[in-house]
Amino acid sequence: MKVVSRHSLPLAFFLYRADAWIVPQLSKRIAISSRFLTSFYGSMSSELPALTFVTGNKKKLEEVKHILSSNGNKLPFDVTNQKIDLPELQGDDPVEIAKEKCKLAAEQVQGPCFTEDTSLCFYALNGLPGPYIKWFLEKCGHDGLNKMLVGFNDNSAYAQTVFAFTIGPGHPVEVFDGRTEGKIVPPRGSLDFGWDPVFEPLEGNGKTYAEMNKDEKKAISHRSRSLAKLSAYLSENAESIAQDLSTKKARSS
Ligand SMILES: O=P(O)(O)OP(=O)(O)OP(=O)(O)OC[C@H]1O[C@@H](n2cnc3c(O)ncnc32)[C@H](O)[C@@H]1O
Ligand SMILES: [Mg+2]
Repeated sequence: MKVVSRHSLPLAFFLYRADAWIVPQLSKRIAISSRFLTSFYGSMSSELPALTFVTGNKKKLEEVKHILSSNGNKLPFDVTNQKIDLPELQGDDPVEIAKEKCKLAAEQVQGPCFTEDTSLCFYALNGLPGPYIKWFLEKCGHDGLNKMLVGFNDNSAYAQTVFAFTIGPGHPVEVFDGRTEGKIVPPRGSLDFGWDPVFEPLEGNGKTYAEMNKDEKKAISHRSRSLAKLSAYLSENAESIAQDLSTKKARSS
């Protein structure tokens, strides 16, 4: 015997109506979203808005390209590069320095851009050289960096990169901090990039950055960690950023 519950008829009617309502609503949403993406991203496959990475340092650029070329780090925008030696700002707050650097870069490129500022901070020296590392390295070299810690029992340090992003001059700047803990050691490995030979990360199995290959450094580096946060921000906010850029473009034309 077939049992038909007293709810079956209303339920069937509800499902029929729901189907009639939900399907058109869903297709309407899909149409809106694809119209949105097409209008802001052009043909989806090309014409993504381009962001400019501004740096005067070719080794940084190499690492950023390498990090962005790996699968998990794809950005929803094209990235171009401009080699501009921005003035080295002073101050002991890496976040403020990174923000100011990005504002200066935006003035130069007159468009959406990102920059990064990198510090090497010694715990025994309350964070110095920090953002001044470029000058300490240039004037004192790898041995000098080690000698600065003679007399202290503590050679621990951290490497820090702060990426900063803005959609253009006069717009807010977002910052993203990435750090790697380690210690300062006598130089070992390739002399290719800055203070890499004297920084031995805690997660590096006893190698200095300079003794690692590109992938080993990428897996634990201050730069990768900061860039991962920038990538996540850009992915989460892709639609609104594209919309702001489009509005800005329309206003200026
Ligand atoms: O144009 P920008 O991007 O400012 O490039 P820069 O070389 O001036 O870079 P910073 O102002 O951030 O100064 C950081 C210093 O630390 C060095 N450096 C940056 N990242 C490094 C890394 O991952 N390993 C070793 N040295 C690094 C770099 O060569 C500089 O001497
Ligand atoms: Mg600099």
